[in-house]
Amino acid sequence: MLYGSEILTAAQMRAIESEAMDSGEVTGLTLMERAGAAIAGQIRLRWPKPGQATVLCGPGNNGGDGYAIARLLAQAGWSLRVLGLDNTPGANAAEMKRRWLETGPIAPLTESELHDSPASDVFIDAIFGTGLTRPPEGRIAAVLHKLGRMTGGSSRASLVTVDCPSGLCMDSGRWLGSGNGGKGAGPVPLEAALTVAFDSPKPGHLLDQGPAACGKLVIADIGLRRWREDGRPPSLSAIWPEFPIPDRRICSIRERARAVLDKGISAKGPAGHKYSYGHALIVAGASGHGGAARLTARAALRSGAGLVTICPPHPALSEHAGYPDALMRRGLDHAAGLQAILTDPRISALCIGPGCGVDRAVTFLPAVLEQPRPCVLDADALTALARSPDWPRALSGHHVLTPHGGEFARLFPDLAAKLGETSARGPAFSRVDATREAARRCGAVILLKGPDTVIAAPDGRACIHSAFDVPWLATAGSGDVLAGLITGFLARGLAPMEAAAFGAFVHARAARRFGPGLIADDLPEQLPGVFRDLGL
Ligand SMILES: NC(=O)C1=CN([C@@H]2O[C@H](COP(=O)(O)OP(=O)(O)OC[C@H]3O[C@@H](n4cnc5c(N)ncnc54)[C@H](OP(=O)(O)O)[C@@H]3O)[C@@H](O)[C@H]2O)[C@@H](O)CC1
Ligand SMILES: Nc1ncnc2c1ncn2[C@@H]1O[C@H](COP(=O)(O)OP(=O)(O)O)[C@@H](O)[C@H]1O
Ligand SMILES: [K+]
Repeated sequence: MLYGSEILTAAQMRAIESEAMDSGEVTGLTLMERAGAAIAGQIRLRWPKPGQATVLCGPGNNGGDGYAIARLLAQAGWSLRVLGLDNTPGANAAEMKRRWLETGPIAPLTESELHDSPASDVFIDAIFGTGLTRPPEGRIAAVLHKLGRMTGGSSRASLVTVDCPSGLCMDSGRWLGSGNGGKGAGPVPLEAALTVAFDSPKPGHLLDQGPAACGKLVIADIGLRRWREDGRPPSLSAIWPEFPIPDRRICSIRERARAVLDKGISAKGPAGHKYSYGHALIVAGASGHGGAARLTARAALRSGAGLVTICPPHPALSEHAGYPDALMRRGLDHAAGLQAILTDPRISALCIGPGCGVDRAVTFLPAVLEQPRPCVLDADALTALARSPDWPRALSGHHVLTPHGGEFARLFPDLAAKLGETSARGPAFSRVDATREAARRCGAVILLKGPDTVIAAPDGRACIHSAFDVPWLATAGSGDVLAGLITGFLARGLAPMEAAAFGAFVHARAARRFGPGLIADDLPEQLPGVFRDLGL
C-alpha cells in the first residue's frame, strides 16, 4: 500500500472473495448475508421510520444481496416490493431468493412493473455489481432508464445502490456503452443518494462519472480483511480518503500524513537551519505574466522549503518586488544563466511552467531537463514539451508532470482519445490506466489533474486523490499553487511520487478549509492551518 486506503479492482475483489470461501472459514452465503445486513443497516440508519421500498434484483450475486436486503427490511417493519428475474443461477443468490419468497412475492423486473411502484421512499438497485461485463441492453436497459427518471434530480424517491450503480464500470467510473461524460447509447445515468460497497473502495467509485453516480459512498466491512492482506503484494492504488473506512491499520489522517513525511521529508527540528529544508527555484515569465509564478513561489515557501527563488527575465524583476519579502528574486535571461545558478548545490528542486510563456519554456527546457534535481513541469512547460520531438526520452524518474486534461491530451493524444471512446466491454479504459501508461512511457511521475486527480509513477504505483467535495478548487491559479506545493515538498526531500500525492492532498485540504469563495491566493494562506491540523 502506498498510503491512505487500498483500492481494489473488481477482479481483485472477486479473487479475495474466492480465497475466503476456498479457505472453508466463511461461506459465500455468510458473506452475502453480511453484505445484505450492512446495506439494510445503512438504510435503517438514514430512514429510521420504516417506509416503502422497492428492490430491483438482477441475475447474479448482486441480486442475491437484494433479496437479503428485502428480507431484513421486511423484518424491520418496512413494506417491500421486490422485482426480479426468473433465472438466478448462483446457489447463494438462489438461496437468498428462496428465503425472500417465504416472506413475500417477486414481480417481474420490467419497466411497467417499476412504473407501478411510485409510492416507494427508497429504490434499491441490486441489478449488477462487480460482475458487469457489457452494457445493459433490452429489458434491463429499459428498467435502468426508468429507474434513472424515477429517482434522479429533484424526484422525491431516493436511490440506494448495492456495491455500485448498475451499468457503471467499477474499474473506471464510466458507464459501459457510453462515451465521454456518460453520453451515448447507454441508459439515463443513475444518481444514487447512497452507495454501500464492500470491503474496499473500487476505482469506479472515485473516478470519472462514479462519484456523481454513487452519491454518498459507504464502505462496509464484511470480514475479508485477512484475505485482503494475506499473501498478496500491496495494492497499487490508494487514496487519501476523507471518509472513514473500517478495518484499516492506519486510520487517522494525522498518522497518514506523519507516515508520509517520516519517509522522506526533513521534518523541522531544533538542529536544522534554512538550508536543511531545501531551496526551490521557480523559472518565471515576462512582465505582466508574473502572478502565476508568484502563486507557485508562495506555495513553495508555505510548504516549508527553506528558501525559494523566483527567476523572471531581468526586465520583469521589479514586478515581483514585495511578493512576499521572503521570496528571493534573480534575473534569468539565457539558458547559460540557469546553468550558472545551478552550480549552487543547495538548490534542491525546480519548477518551470506557471506563467512562464511557451517560448521561454522552450528556451529553458533543455537546461532544466538535463540537470539531475527533482523538477516539476507544469502549464506552459508541458505545452513546450509536447512540441519537442521525442520528448519522452528527455524525462526520467525525478520529473513530475502536472497536466490538466487539455495538456494531457497534447502530450498523450492517443490515451486521451481512448478515454473518450465508447466502451462496449468492461472493464473500460480508465483515468488510472491512462495515467499509468503515460508515466510508463516517459519514465516520469504524472499527476493528471481533475476532481479525481490520478498520480502514477513509472513503476506502476498509482494513487487516486478524490476532491469531488471541493469544486471551488477549480479556480484560476489553483494549479499554479499545486505546482508550488509539490516543488516545495521535493525541495524538502520527498520522493517525486510522494511529493505529488502529498501536494494534491494538502492542496484539497486547504481548499476545504477555506470553503466556497476561494481564490487561488487564499490557498497558500490556509497551509499553516492545514499543517497544524495534521500535527506537522
Ligand atoms: N462473491 C461473493 O461471495 C459476494 C458477492 N457479493 C455481491 O455479488 C456481486 C457480484 O456478483 P456476480 O459476480 O454474480 O455479478 P453481478 O454483478 O451480480 O452480475 C453478474 C450477472 O449479470 C450478468 N451480466 C453482466 N453484465 C450483463 C449485462 N450487461 N446484461 C445482462 N446480464 C449481464 C452476468 O452474466 P454473464 O456475464 O455471465 O452473461 C451475471 O449473471 C457484488 O457486486 C456484490 O454485490 C456480496 O454478496 C459479497 C459476497
Ligand atoms: N471540479 C473540481 N473539483 C475539485 N478540484 C478541481 C476541479 N476541477 C479542477 N480541480 C483542481 O483544480 C486545480 C486546477 O488546476 P489547473 O487546471 O492547472 O488551473 P490553473 O491553470 O488555473 O492553475 C487542479 O488541482 C485540479 O485538480
Ligand atoms: K447495483
